[in-house]
Amino acid sequence: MNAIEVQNLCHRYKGKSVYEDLSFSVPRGSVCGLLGKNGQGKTTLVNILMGFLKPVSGRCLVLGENSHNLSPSLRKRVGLLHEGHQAYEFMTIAQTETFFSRWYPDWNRDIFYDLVNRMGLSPGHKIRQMSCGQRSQVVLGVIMAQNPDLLILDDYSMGLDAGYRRLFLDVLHDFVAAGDKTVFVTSHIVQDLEQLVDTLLFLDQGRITQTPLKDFMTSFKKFTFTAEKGQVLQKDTVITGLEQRGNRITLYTYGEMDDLKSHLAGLGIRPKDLQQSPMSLEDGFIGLMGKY
Ligand SMILES: Nc1ncnc2c1ncn2[C@@H]1O[C@H](COP(=O)(O)OP(=O)(O)OP(=O)(O)O)[C@@H](O)[C@H]1O
Repeated sequence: MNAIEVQNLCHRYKGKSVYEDLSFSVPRGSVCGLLGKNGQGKTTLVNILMGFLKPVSGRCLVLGENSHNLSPSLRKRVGLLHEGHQAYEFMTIAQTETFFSRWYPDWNRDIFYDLVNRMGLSPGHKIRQMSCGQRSQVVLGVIMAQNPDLLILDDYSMGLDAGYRRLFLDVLHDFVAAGDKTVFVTSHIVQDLEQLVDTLLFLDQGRITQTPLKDFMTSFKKFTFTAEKGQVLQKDTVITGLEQRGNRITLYTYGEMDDLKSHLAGLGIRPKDLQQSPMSLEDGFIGLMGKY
């Protein structure tokens, strides 16, 4: 069964299209990363999935229920971290835990305090008197303590330092390993997703491409070489992405080395020191989507 199923989704803001015909599914038990440049519609999609926004047309099922009519009992099974997450500023850490624990049948107090105690703040500390990253840690504690079946994280990284992000990745890893849990995550820190997701969704100009992470990281490739002075390359059917700094070229392609060599020869390019280089997910993201 799919945790999320989106069919022929169309959404516009005041006539301006975000997507016209989006379809994809997220199987239960998978960790799916939604990647897209700023303004491509990631948060809009999360808002539609949670029923906060009604799409122009199309069908979205979340844990089997229609997204714009989710029952309260189903909502309890979905942990949502919204972009720019909010905490009740007037509460203390302990009050936050007590308040939220009442709403969720599977609430796990230990998970909350395990994440929050790392800050070294007392339970009586007010949210108002915390830094942005510390508030994020409290909010993540609240979400993980819900022990949801489906976790939707819209840019969880806000304000978190590298150490806490790593820690949170460990927590997410254990969360998924423990059972039939699904994670749907967006992040601007693309390299984090490389350690976490098994499936990628690339959202670009209203179109979505779905691929297993492993397949993407092996089939998409990064090459580097030095071009002759004054030569300028362009993207084409073989060259999916390109970065050029002076004569130094970084090129992305689904082709093999031999395909690329003959393609470059056909373009009259004589590459010096052509080699395949290790590609991170962030490289691949830029290679596929471009910078701007
Ligand atoms: N309430 C709104 N009214 C009108 N346009 C909107 C509204 N919310 C978002 N948009 C537009 O819809 C598009 C998608 O926005 P959205 O916030 O979903 O993108 P995103 O992929 O989450 O971006 P980011 O990575 O910057 O967070 C953008 O062009 C944005 O300007």
